[in-house]
Formats: sequence, C-alpha cells, structure tokens
Amino acid sequence: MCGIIGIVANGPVNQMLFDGLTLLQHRGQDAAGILTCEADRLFLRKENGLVKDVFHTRHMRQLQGHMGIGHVRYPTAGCDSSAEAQPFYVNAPFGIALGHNGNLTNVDELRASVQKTDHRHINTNSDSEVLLNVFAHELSAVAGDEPNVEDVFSAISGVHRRAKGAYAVIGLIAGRGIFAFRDPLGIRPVCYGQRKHESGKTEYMIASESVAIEASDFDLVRDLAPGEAIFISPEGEVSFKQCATHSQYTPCIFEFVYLARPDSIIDDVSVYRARMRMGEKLADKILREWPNHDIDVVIPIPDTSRTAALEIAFNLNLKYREGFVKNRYIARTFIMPGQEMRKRSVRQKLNAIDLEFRGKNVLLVDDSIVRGTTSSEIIRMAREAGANKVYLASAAPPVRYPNVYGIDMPTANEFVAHDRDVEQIRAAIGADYLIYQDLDDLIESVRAGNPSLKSFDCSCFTGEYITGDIDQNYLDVLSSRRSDQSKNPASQKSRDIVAVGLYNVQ
Ligand SMILES: O=P(O)(O)OC[C@H]1O[C@H](OP(=O)(O)OP(=O)(O)O)[C@H](O)[C@@H]1O
Ligand SMILES: NC(=O)CC[C@H](N)C(=O)O
Ligand SMILES: [Mg+2]
Repeated sequence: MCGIIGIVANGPVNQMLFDGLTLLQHRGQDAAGILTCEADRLFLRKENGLVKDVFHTRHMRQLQGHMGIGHVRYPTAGCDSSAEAQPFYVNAPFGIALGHNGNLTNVDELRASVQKTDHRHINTNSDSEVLLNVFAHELSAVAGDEPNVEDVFSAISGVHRRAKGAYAVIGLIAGRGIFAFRDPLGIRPVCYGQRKHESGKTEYMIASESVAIEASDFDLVRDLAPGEAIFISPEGEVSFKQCATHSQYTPCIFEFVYLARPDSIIDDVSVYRARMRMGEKLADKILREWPNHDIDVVIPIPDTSRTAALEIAFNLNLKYREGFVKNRYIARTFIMPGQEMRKRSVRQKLNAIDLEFRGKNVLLVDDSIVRGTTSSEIIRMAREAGANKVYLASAAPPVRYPNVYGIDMPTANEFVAHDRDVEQIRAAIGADYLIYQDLDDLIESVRAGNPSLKSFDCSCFTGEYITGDIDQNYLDVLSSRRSDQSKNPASQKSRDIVAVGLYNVQ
C-alpha cells in the first residue's frame, strides 16, 4: 500500500505536497517522491527514506510550480531500490509522471504487450512503471498535437481495458494538468477536496485519504467512484468522467482494519467509527463464547488497535489500561521490509509497564494478526512483566490468504494462521486464550457507516479474489518472487542500481 497526492494551487505546491505526504506516511515508509511542474518544466526528487529524510531545503527550493504530485511507497512489486521510487516519468507523449497505489495482477502480460506491441521500454520490475507506459501509449494513440481532457479520459479507459488488479493513480502531464483515477472495483481509495483561494480561484487536492485533505485545510468533497477519473487544468478547471464500462464498489476491508488512519473517511465510512464497531462486536462475541471470563483488564497493542480495544473494555465493563508504551521514533513494523527487521522493531517499539500486568489476567487486543510477529513478542513481554494469564483478541478474522491488491502479504505459509485452526494458532503464539472477529461482523462494522456498500475485497480472509484472475499458479509465482526468503538477497543487490529518469533535483 502506498500514498498518493496531487495539488493544483494558486501558489507554490512544494510545501503542501511535503506536508500532505507526511500525513500519508503511514501508507508507505520505504521511499518518497515529489514532482512539480512550472510552465512546461518538470522537477522531480525521489529517494528511499521517510518524507522528512528525502526532502531537504535545497530540494524543496528546486521543486517549483503551482501543480504537482507526490507518492510514499511500500513495495508490492519489483524491489525496494530507489530506482523504483515514484512518481515515474516518461517523456513521450507530452511528458507524463505517475504515482500508483495498488498492484497489477496481469503485470507480466502487460509488460510483454507494452514492450512487444507498444514498442516502449520498461527499465524496472515495478508494475507502476508498466502502468505509466500503458497510459502513455493509450494517450499517444488518441491525442493529436495537443491533448485535451477527452483524450486523457479515453487513455484512462484504455488503461481500464488492459490492466487488471488494484490501482488508485495520480498523474501529471507537463503544462496540461493533473489527473487521477480509481480501478473499476474501487479497491484502493482516492478522494479529492477543494478550497477557495483569496484571489477567488479554487484550489484542488487529490489524496489517498481524507486526512491529508482536511489537515491541509482543504474541504473534502468526495471519493472518486470505482472506474471514475478526474482531470484538473493548471487554471483550475475540473472535469470528471466514468471511464470504465463495468464498475462495482469493492473497497479493501483491510484499509479499515489497519492501513488507513482512524481520522480518515473512506467511501463515506469513518475509519474510527468502523474500528469502534469492530470493538463492540468483538466484545459481544467474547460475552457469547466466554460468559464467565476472568479478564481483569483490557490492554491495546499500540497503535492501531487502540480504538477497538477501548470499545471492548467499555462493553465488557472492564478497565482499559495502556500497558505498553510505544517508542514514537519507531515507525510501523508490519510494512517494514524483511522479517528480521520487523521482529527487532517490535521489541524496540513497545515496552511493558510492569504494574499493569503483575498478577493480572490481561486481555491484549490487536487489530489483526498476520505473521504473528507482534503477538508472539508481546505475549512474551506480558508474561515477563508478571501477567498471570495472557489472552488475545483480534479485531479482524484470521489472515490466511495472500493479498494481491497492494498489501505486501504474498506468501500464505508466512502467516501464523496458515493451515492452523484457532487452537493451533493460540498455541503457536503462546496465548492462554485467543478469539478472532467473525468476518460477517467485520463487514457489518464497516457497512454500518455506508449501507450502500454491498461488497468488499476480503480476499486475505476468504481467498476469494474479486478480479477473477488469480489461480494457484499466480500465487505460486508471487510467492517465489516476493516471500521473505526470496526478497532479501535481491533487494540488497538492487540498491546499487542507478535509476533512469528525470534526476534534476539533487
Ligand atoms: O502479526 P504481524 O505480522 O505482527 O502483523 C500485525 C501487526 O502489525 C501491525 O502493527 P504495526 O506495528 O505495523 O503498526 P501500528 O503501530 O499502526 O499498529 C498491526 O497493527 C498488528 O499489530
Ligand atoms: N503498496 C503499493 O501500493 C505499491 C505500489 C506498487 N505496486 C509498487 O510496488 O511500488
Ligand atoms: Mg499494530
């Protein structure tokens, strides 16, 4: 999962893009990039690292112009080299840059057709570079000397015809404007906002999550619909079009469980309220299945589980205690590359306050259990802190199947729930009791915020892939490319590769 942002304003956009990306940092910690446009000149800075480390004052000064786009990356394809940081750029036609959140499931086939039929060069293993080239080819096929907004929309229709998988996209065409679009299933989120500038003109921001829009003092207008596209000219003229022939709302439910910030609103659902409802429903299940429980206190595993844990405590009529202190300088562990780094970071990130554990039966709450790295480590820490019994509740059902739509969970046998029932998972992570949310309750927790949402991408819980193109062979290839075992040596090597592209902001 990555974060995307785009702004058309009446003054310089560099600082607004930087601030917006910082608000989306939780969606990607590996690399960051900003591309701005002044007249028809593009300026690009992208590199591995957090937003605050990638952009120094000298870079910011050079990122000139009143429109621009940005990206924070968490890789799901290719490698974590800076050569695959985004936005990507191609010079023909017209000079186009693009940032992508999601994952293409037919990338091999697309790469072959882009190279053999469209005669375009692809220089990395990133699916996003392929996506950019598909768009560029489709635009050059329809546009004359000067592309108009209908040409851009028809190029986006071409992308919908050819690409499969998940893609929320932000793009910029030199001197002509910025565009964004969402895949026909609306798997990954993207929304836009606006505000009036003192000159009377309207400024626009497009972003993965509403938090970036609202905290930047724009007013959230709405999400893009599945398959829909938006184009904004440098003068602030805005156009929309449904560019897919078939579209259906199927947002990723894991955004609500873990990925998104609680203060975001996605597809008209408050992530915070959805997590509260997850807590209420899980408390009901605990009371149903274990009416005579002997839990003394509810303790969240910071950060994401806090909202659900508070509601569990309230509904069980128990105390809620912050028994783990989080080191604010350690970022999210789940989206770090490599199991070794994730494991080390859990210990550095969380530390127990012994008096909240000593002699007590504690119910720890997490939003989800994926590889079990966090829960195993935390349960051990709770016991070392003197807990009598350590119970664990997960606000999401067991994660048993790979994610192929933009979350780096490629290999089923890396999941602690793979081929294990709940009792076996309990034993594997060393808990005295383990309870998971039911999938129907999770869906209901989100749907209650917007009953018009009829279905969600729940593939990591069900193994049902809504794009209809995922078979065992696909999953085997994905696993061989991206499992922890296969990934590490490759990414070590790839760090030395020099990127081909615009490198004008150094
Ligand atoms: O079972 P695992 O493989 O350990 O993955 C699940 C854990 O990872 C995430 O936390 P993370 O530290 O990434 O972020 P957070 O601070 O937002 O909770 C998530 O909230 C769970 O705690
Ligand atoms: N997490 C994402 O959205 C990843 C985007 C893209 N597939 C990449 O690997 O860069
Ligand atoms: Mg967590």
